[in-house]
Amino acid sequence: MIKLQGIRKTFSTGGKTVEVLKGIDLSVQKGEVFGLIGRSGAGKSTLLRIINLLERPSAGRVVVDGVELTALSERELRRARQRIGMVFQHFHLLWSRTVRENIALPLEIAGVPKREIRQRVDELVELVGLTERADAYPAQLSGGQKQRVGIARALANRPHVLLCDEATSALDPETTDQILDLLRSINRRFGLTVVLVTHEMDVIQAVCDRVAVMEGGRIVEVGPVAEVVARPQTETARRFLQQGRAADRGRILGADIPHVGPAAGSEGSAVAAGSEAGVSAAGEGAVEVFLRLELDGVSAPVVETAIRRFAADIRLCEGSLAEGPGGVRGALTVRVSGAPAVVQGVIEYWKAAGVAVTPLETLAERRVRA
Ligand SMILES: Nc1ncnc2c1ncn2[C@@H]1O[C@H](COP(=O)(O)OP(=O)(O)OP(=O)(O)O)[C@@H](O)[C@H]1O
Repeated sequence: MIKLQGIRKTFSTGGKTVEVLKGIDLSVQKGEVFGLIGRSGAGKSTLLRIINLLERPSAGRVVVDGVELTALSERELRRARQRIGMVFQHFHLLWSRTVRENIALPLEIAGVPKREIRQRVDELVELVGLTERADAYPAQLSGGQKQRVGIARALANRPHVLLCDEATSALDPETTDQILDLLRSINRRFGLTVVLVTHEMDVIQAVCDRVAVMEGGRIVEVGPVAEVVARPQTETARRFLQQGRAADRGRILGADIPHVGPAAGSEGSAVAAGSEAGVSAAGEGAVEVFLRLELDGVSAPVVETAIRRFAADIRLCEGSLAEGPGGVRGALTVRVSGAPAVVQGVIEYWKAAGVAVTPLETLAERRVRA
C-alpha cells in the first residue's frame, strides 16, 4: 500500500545543511496500523509528511496505492492527496467554522455537490460520535472532541490511508484511549491503512500491528509490535520499552530529569496537604514531589496506571499494600518528578481515583529548615 524507497531528506537553514532522513526503505501493508516511534528529532514527522509529499524527499521514491507520488505533477498530486487523510497533534481546525463546516471543508475543496456534502458530513459526525455537537465551534469543544473533528475531516474524502502525527499527544490519558479506540475501529471497519507517529510506546502497543523504531534519521528496527516488545534488537527500542509512556515524554522530549532529593527508601515528614511543600526543583522546568498515598478501598491499580499514562518519573520509596474484598488497603510513599503541569495531573488523577494524597517534605527542604 505504501512503499518508501531510498528516502533522504536534507534541510538547509541559515547556510547549514542537515540530513534528517538518511536512506529509508519501508513498506506498509494495506489495512495495517503502522507506528513510527523515536526520540524527538529522529525524523518521524518528516517521514510521515513525505508519505503525502507535504514534504518532498531530497531523494527516493514514494508509492501509495500503486501510484508513484514522487513522479506526479502538482495537479495530479493534489488529486492523489485526497486519498490520504491527515490528523495533527493540534487539530488544525478553523475556529470560525462549526464542527459540521470544518468537516465539510475538504469536500468543498474537492468540488463535491452541496447535497452530497450534507449527507457525508452527517455520516461522519455520527461516526466520530459528535452528532450532538455538530453545530458547535471548536472553542466550545474539549480536546478529544476537537480531535474527533480532525479525524472526521481527514476521513471526508474516503481516504485509503490515514496519517496521524502525534494525534493523541495533546490529550489526557483517558481521552487518548478513546481516540485510539476510534482510530482502531475506523481501521477495522473501513480497512483503512493507518500510519501514526508517536513517542509513546503505550500508543504503539494499544493500536499498532507493526512498528518502526527511528533514530537519527534511520529506521533501526522494524517488526510486529509483539515481536519488538518481546525481543527488542536495539538499545533505542529497549529504552522505549523500559521507560514506557511516562518517561518517554520527559526524557525523549529532552527534559532530562536528574535524580535529586532523598534516595529510594528514605522518607519525609508529612506536611499540610495542598501547600507548596513537598515540591522541589528537579532540573530545568521539572519539579519533584514526595507524596504519601493512602489507598484504602481503591480498586484500580492507580500507581501502575499513572506510571504508564503520565509523562512523569514515578518511583516507589516505601510502603505496603494488602488486597481485601473492598479493594486495596495501605499507604505508599512515592516520588514523582516531571513538568509541573504533569506532576499536578498525576496528583489530580490519584485524587479523582479516591486516593488520599499528602505531599511530604523533601530532604532539601528539611536541610534548609534545620
Ligand atoms: N522545515 C525544516 N527546516 C529545517 N529543519 C527541519 C525542518 N523540519 C524538521 N527539521 C529538522 O529535522 C529534524 C527531524 O525533525 P522531525 O520533526 O521529523 O522529528 P521528529 O522525530 O518528528 O521529532 P518530534 O517528535 O520532536 O516532532 C529535526 O532536527 C528538525 O529540527
